[in-house]
Formats: sequence, structure tokens, C-alpha cells
Amino acid sequence: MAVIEVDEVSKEFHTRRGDVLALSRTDLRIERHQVVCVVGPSGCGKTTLLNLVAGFLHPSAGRVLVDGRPVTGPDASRAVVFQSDAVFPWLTVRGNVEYGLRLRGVDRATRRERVDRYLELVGLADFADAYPKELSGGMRKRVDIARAYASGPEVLLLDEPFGALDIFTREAMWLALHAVNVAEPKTIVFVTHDIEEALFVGERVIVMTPRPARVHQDITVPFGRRDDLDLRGETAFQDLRIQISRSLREVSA
Ligand SMILES: Nc1ncnc2c1ncn2[C@@H]1O[C@H](COP(=O)(O)OP(=O)(O)OP(=O)(O)O)[C@@H](O)[C@H]1O
Repeated sequence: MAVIEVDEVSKEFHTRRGDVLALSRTDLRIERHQVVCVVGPSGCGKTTLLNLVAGFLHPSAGRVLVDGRPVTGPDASRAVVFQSDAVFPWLTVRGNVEYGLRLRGVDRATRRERVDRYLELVGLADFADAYPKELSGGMRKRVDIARAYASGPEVLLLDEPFGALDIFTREAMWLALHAVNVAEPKTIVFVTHDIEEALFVGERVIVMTPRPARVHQDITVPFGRRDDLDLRGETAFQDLRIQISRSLREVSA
């Protein structure tokens, strides 16, 4: 069964300046444990699509299903990571990562075990007792990723999660995300402006049209290994990068 089904979904916003149609009869089907990156012209409706899957927004028409059930609001089966850090400055790294588990009443021993596991996977095992102000931007992002995984979701929704990081930190985050996802695969929808990021992270890259966003192109990324940044130097990778860049230019023209 597909984990995520976006079925003829339209989304219209009613604003003081008039109505904005962000999505129009958009269809997208994402299989279990697929990592799908979404690229598209600025303002086309990518975040809107993600927010509909998260349950923060409701479709004006059509349906969004996760595991066959209509999404009616946010819930713990779908974790969201945004561009800006969502860490609480008054909690330690451990406190941040276990926050959702605590809210759900998970016992202390299980919390400790889960937090340790994810801090290890994102490379923050030595920083459990640090406060966010003692961490770099990349490390805070690792906290966000660890927290998202620790809450035990089926689906991870990432909205330009690494957009504010410098390129070296961003590359390190691609590898960190890959390592966590190998250990514990999730269905991932990852919105980005960066074509290289989309190709390195995604098994599929969806190119959206300008607003109202629809799927313009659905590209299967054929590279198996995601643990070597040199992948980007390969001809097949660069050919796909050029193809997607061209596709974005065409669709924006
Ligand atoms: N809550 C809202 N109220 C009114 N209009 C909105 C709202 N959210 C989004 N929009 C409009 O919907 C359109 C799509 O916005 P969205 O943020 O989904 O695009 P995007 O592709 O994620 O943009 P970007 O790439 O610049 O981040 C835009 O025209 C935006 O102004």
C-alpha cells in the first residue's frame, strides 16, 4: 500500500488581496519508505503540499491519505522538520530529543534508550547534556532530526531543513540523514531548492509546475549509494542535475 496518496488535491487560500490557488487537482503517490524530494519554482506550492500531508492545512478539494486513512490533522505518525531550528533553548539536547516522548507519557528508561540511540545515529552522543546555545547551527539541526526520529513517526516531512546551513554543514547533514534513515527507514518527503541536494538525498525527485503546483516531472534517481559525496562528480549525476535544471527553467518560462 502507498503510504502517502495525494488524490486530486486543490488548495485555495482566501486573502484580503484575493484568492490564491496554490494546488490544483494535484496527484502524487509515495510508496512506503521512499525518500522523495520536491523541487519547483519559488512560491509554487511546495510548502502547501507538505502542510497538507502534515495535516496543518486541509484540502479545498480532493483527499490526502496516509496508509489509506484521510489526514484530518497533525499527529505523531508524521513528524515535520522546518528550515528554522525548532529546538527549545531552555532544554538540553536530551530534553529536546525526548520532548515528544515525554508528552506521550513514555517511561523514563524507554526515553533514555531511544534518545541515546538517535543521538548516537546523528553524531551527538557526547552532547546530550549541552544546551542549544552551545551548539552550532548544524548540530541544532541534528537535534531536530533526532527529535523527529525519536518521536517514532512513519512519515518524515522536511521543508528545506538544511536551507539555512552553509554548504559543508549541509553536505554533512545529507550524510547524517542517510545514516539515520538506513538504520530506521521512513517515508520521507523533502522540499528543497537545491537540485544537488534533491538528487543526493532523494530516490525520486518531483519537479512541480509554477503555482498552482502540479507534478511536472517525476524522476527516479538511479544511484544506490548515498554515503559518498563524490557521487556528485559522476557523469550520470551531473546529467540528471542538468536535466532537472532544464526542466525547472522550461516549466518556469
Ligand atoms: N496561509 C496562507 N495564506 C494565504 N496564502 C498562502 C498561505 N500559504 C501559502 N500561500 C500562498 O500560496 C502560494 C504557495 O505558497 P508555498 O509557500 O506553498 O510555496 P513554496 O513553493 O513552498 O514557496 P517557496 O519555494 O518560496 O518556499 C504562494 O502564492 C503563497 O503566497
